[in-house]
Amino acid sequence: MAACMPEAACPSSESYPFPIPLVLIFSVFPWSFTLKGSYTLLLWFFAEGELRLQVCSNRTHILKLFKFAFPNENVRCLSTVGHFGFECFPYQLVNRSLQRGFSFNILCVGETGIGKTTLINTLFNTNLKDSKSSHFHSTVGLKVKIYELQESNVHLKLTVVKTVGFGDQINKEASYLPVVEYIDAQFEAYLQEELKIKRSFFDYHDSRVHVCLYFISPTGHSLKTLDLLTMKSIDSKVNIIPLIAKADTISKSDLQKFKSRIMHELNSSGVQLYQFLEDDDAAAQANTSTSGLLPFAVVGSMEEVKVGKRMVRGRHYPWGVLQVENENHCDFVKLRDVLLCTNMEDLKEKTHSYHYECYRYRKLKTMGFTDVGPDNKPVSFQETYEFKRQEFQDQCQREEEELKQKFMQRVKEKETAFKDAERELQDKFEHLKKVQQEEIMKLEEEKSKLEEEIISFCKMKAASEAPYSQVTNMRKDRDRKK
Ligand SMILES: Nc1nc2c(ncn2[C@@H]2O[C@H](COP(=O)(O)OP(=O)(O)OP(=O)(O)O)[C@@H](O)[C@H]2O)c(=O)[nH]1
Repeated sequence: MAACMPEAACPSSESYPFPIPLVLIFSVFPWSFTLKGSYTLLLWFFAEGELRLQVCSNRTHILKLFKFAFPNENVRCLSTVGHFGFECFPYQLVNRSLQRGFSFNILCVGETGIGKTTLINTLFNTNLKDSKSSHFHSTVGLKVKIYELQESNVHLKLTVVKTVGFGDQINKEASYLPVVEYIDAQFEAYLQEELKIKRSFFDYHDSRVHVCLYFISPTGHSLKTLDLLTMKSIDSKVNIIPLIAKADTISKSDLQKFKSRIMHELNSSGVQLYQFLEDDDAAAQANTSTSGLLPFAVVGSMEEVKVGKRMVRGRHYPWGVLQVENENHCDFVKLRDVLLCTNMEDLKEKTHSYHYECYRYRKLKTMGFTDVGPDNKPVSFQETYEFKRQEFQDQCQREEEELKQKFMQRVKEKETAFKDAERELQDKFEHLKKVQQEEIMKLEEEKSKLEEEIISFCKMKAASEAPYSQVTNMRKDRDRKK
């Protein structure tokens, strides 16, 4: 490859300083189809007593050299672009990316009905089917939809996450929490995959949020507390691009004031927004004209409206047509350019190398992992693991001991309680037994008293019945004699 010569340096057949019969070996490589129809001719020849190599990649020159071999050749001559050597690397990347396809994850945060779905549809020029949300959710939720899109031969796996019921509750204090939790959960899933022994990143669906489009209500006043709170809580976790939704509802002068008020509030609250690329020339040029536009005033619409002889995407009003793709009407085109044309890869890169790194750092630190020990010497992962394992085992042992002691203590307490209860029961039993015996004795006494009374009663009865029976007997005798 080092012998390759740029096309301009390839000599014509007339200027070759050697006679053709001196050619010893020649090779013609038909790699041509990938190299825009060019051939490469390697000529090995003797000149001035040494073997030399001459490379010619210009097809016209080759054909001139071998006129005798191709007398009637009437071919279209194309000059080569000349992608040889390691300058071909970017093409490999392009081909691989085209084969694999792209993925992009967008989080849309904004109130119900603020125009999230319409804007995403307009951005990707596709009607991404989605149902409308209700205003009566008791808590904030998130709706995740994955779409497979294709434009020319570029495939895109688009994940759109939208808030549901955001700002609809009376108490909005915790409304931002589900958003924070969702972003963290995606980082956590990626970290878990990274920590696995058998990782499968090839077909892993990386759901980490690459950009958060924050939809601000077009009030014309200022930011709401919920907006500031939410942006402040997620600005270290995701790239935030603020948008003024439904910007067609604000007049041009009000819009400018509204924009500067929002930026002032965000700056004074220390909210970190996504910083557009500045080190790539083309992107930097696109981005410089963009930074002054923040927050982008956007309008979404999937409606085709006739303007003159053209059909344009816009919103039809009694006073005229608002053209979504007209930069004098709104910042939609700017947003689309920075989001999809210039900064998409950077958004993904920042997500991975900054936001995810921060999450990973924080997480591993809370788990006790560190790069350097207290003596400022590097600590290996293995050492930390061993240390943590030992610490964990010690803790387990300590807890086991504590549990055992607690158990013994409770057993003792229960035993004493049972013994006390038993004693109490025994005392009660003895007392009841005594009471019962006394009762029995009392009853026995009463019984004997009653028996005595019965006996005396019977005696009295017999005594009282004796004269009456004598009279009755005498009467019976008299009756018999008669
Ligand atoms: N004036 C104006 N109306 C818009 C704009 N974008 C969307 N709308 C309208 O606002 C309404 C709600 O739009 P959606 O895109 O469904 O809003 P959303 O935020 O996705 O709603 P949910 O998902 O239900 O929370 C629809 O009637 C849209 O036509 C805009 O830029 N300007």
